[in-house]
Amino acid sequence: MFAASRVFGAAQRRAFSASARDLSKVTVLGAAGGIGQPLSLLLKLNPRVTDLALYDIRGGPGVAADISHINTASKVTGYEPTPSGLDAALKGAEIVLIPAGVPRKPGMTRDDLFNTNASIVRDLAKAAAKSAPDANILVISNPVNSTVPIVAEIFKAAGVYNPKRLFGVTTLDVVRASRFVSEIKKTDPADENIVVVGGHSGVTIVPLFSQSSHPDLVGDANLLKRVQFGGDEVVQAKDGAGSATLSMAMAGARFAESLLKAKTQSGVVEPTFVDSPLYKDQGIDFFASKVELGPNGVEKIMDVGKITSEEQKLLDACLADLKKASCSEDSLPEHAH
Ligand SMILES: NC(=O)c1ccc[n+]([C@@H]2O[C@H](COP(=O)([O-])OP(=O)(O)OC[C@H]3O[C@@H](n4cnc5c(N)ncnc54)[C@H](O)[C@@H]3O)[C@@H](O)[C@H]2O)c1
Ligand SMILES: O=C(O)C[C@H](O)C(=O)O
Repeated sequence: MFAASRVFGAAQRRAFSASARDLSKVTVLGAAGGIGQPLSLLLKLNPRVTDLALYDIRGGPGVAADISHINTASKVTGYEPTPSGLDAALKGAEIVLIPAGVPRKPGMTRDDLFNTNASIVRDLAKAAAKSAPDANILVISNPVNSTVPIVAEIFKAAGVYNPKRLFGVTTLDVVRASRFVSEIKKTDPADENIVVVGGHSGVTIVPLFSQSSHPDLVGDANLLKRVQFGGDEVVQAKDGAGSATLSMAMAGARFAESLLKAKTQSGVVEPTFVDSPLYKDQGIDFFASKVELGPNGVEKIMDVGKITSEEQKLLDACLADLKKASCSEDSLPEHAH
């Protein structure tokens, strides 16, 4: 029989069950979706998660009932799509993951999702600001480059904004770049951890191969295209059935695990899209770079580091695009506020 403990290892699971497990409530908003369901499954298998709250506008309780039968120690609760259900799902959450929203269809850009997803993220952010003001908010919903600033604005308006607790999940870009490199170099994917900076759309996705063990890959146009447009590759292949879900669920679960691990371990570093000082002088408030995580969320934001002239050109294009996005945020449609 498949034992869930074999996924995380019985020894690791026992280590958590033996020690006084501090409570780690993780909430998924959009838990019944293409990302939400596998993400919730992976969180259920994570021994650091003690309480898993699953909320969606349809199907939350069903997914929770299913996942609750998995033989790991965490408590799983599904919540009804009501204001009180949302409040209860959020109350006491240490981490709130937000994959709620619609995905792309072929021919669409992530920005084409803005009008629909901005409202969804705005309303969920309002609820989180009220019911989980101190939680780490992990935004998955696209367009991440714009939905993260919306969450910031909502938390600021509620007087509870903490920039150290707000993350745009760009981990899938790191996962993709690392796997693509291991395929080219025929290395163990576990040995590849490519740094990807910028944002999460097209030219804002900037992999830094010069900082990997394969600097010769700087200038590999096909590899760069696959990393910057990996999302489009999946949208095309799914042919109208949506966008990346399973690989995103893994990436989201990896980032949540890093945050939980960082509560007790130092040196946990992940590239992520945060409220960053790096390019504020250029009018760019949010940027993905390597961030050291800790018990307070963002402990240290690292700068881009030494890059080649070719990578600088990619970064310049990224910054120009992010600046355009931040200018358009200044004129956000009313409903996005
Ligand atoms: N950050 C990334 O790297 C990344 C990767 C893949 C997908 N995405 C984005 O994630 C989002 C979700 O993608 P998906 O494939 O899971 O879509 P999906 O349509 O399969 O699932 C979305 C879920 O959100 C739920 N939902 C909608 N409005 C809600 C609300 N107000 N409250 C709670 N739940 C609500 C829906 O009922 C659905 O279950 C999309 O915006 C997609 O573009 C981001
Ligand atoms: O490409 C998409 O629309 C989904 C996501 O942002 C991805 O990178 O897979």
